[in-house]
Amino acid sequence: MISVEVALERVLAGCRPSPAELVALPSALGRVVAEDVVARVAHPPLDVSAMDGYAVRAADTASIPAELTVVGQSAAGHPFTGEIGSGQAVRIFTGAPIPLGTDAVIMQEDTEREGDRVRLLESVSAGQSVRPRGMDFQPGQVGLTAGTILGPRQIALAAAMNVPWLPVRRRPRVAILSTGDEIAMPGDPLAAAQLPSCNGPALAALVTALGGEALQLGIAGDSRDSLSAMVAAANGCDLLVTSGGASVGDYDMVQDVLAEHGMKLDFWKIAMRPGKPLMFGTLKSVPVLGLPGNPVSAMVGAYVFLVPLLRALSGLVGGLSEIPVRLGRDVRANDARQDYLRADLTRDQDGVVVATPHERQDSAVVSGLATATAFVVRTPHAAAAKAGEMASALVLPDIF
Ligand SMILES: Nc1nc2c(c(=O)[nH]1)N[C@H]1C(S)=C(S)[C@@H](COP(=O)(O)OP(=O)(O)OC[C@H]3O[C@@H](n4cnc5c(N)ncnc54)[C@H](O)[C@@H]3O)O[C@H]1N2
Ligand code: MOO
Repeated sequence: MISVEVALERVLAGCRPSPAELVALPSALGRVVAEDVVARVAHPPLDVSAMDGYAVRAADTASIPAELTVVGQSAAGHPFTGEIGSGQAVRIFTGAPIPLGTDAVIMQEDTEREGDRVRLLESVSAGQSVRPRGMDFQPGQVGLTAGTILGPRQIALAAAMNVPWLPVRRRPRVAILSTGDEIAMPGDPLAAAQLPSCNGPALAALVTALGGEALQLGIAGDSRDSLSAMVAAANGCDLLVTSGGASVGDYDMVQDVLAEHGMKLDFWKIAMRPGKPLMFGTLKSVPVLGLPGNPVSAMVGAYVFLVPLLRALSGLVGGLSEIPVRLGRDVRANDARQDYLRADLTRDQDGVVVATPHERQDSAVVSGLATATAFVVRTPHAAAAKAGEMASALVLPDIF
């Protein structure tokens, strides 16, 4: 059995980011920038006012109170077209271009207006309340770098740069295959020994949350023909994820059938719990992640391997973040497998994050999986630890 660390290295070794595609800004949310994006305009486009007030020559305000003649107005989108001389001012509004001849703006509250005269109660220095052209960015300047995840704030910047289409990584297309005669689609009529598939929907949701396009191929029965037909349907995907049929039982034939289709096996079985019978291979250059059937094992395998794999396909590096935590209960000495204990995160009085592992860690307990907010990670052969001691935990976000 290989370690989680080595397994992860091997899973990511051959992974290349998906090709780039252009998407319109409204569709860019959550996508990953594929190449640096440069500004097409300056921001602001001209020297503009940061205040409602009067555009003046700072030199005219050296001794106050001073009185100037208002010779016109500059509003946002409607600049003053003349040039002003000494002793003159222009009524100006926020965002309006600074008139030629002026170099500062005095805010309205520091003035008194009477007809075409304005009395200045404060002096201003050159450049005061003026936003110079290109203060934010200049044309040609890189605004968004490759690898940036596009949220509302980054979309604001793209729009300000006058870039309506963005080069982003194509969404990784992930085919998901559940297996097992006992598994049915949720909502389908259930025969006596059947149970609904939770792995397919959960994996599809995780893929979607990570910006991928999930295709549930369905549920293959425990026969070579059924599995083989469904594996064939995966053609065209960027990644194939299977769940179940990964162990050593008579009906665990996923690996064999994939091999018949030409999959080159990289590894099978990892020193981790849950998730030991996890498999990884490559089918016609498409990575194949074979997760165990137990729902918790499948999801732990997905958080540990599928998350970084999908991120890599999107041009991102790394997986879930691991944080130091204080243990909320005693834990036993560990054996040779790296343990992932479902746990609840809270904070103690000092603000330190506390992770309390659930009492029940059976890999078929889905209810605890749903409420857990972290996996406490216990490295192989870790010594027993008492409540209050420090440990490490993977934080489980649901929306990325
Ligand atoms: N002799 C051994 N037996 C087992 C070993 C072992 O090393 N030697 N490993 C155990 C471990 S660890 C795990 S994990 C499981 C993994 O088994 P499989 O990947 O072959 O999974 P299945 O047998 O198909 O199913 C296991 C369990 O999970 C349920 N299941 C499967 N798919 C789904 C689904 N889509 N949604 C909900 N539940 C699902 C299935 O009904 C079984 O109860 O093997 C151990 N055995
Ligand atoms: O590793 Mo299996 O994943 O115990 O449940």
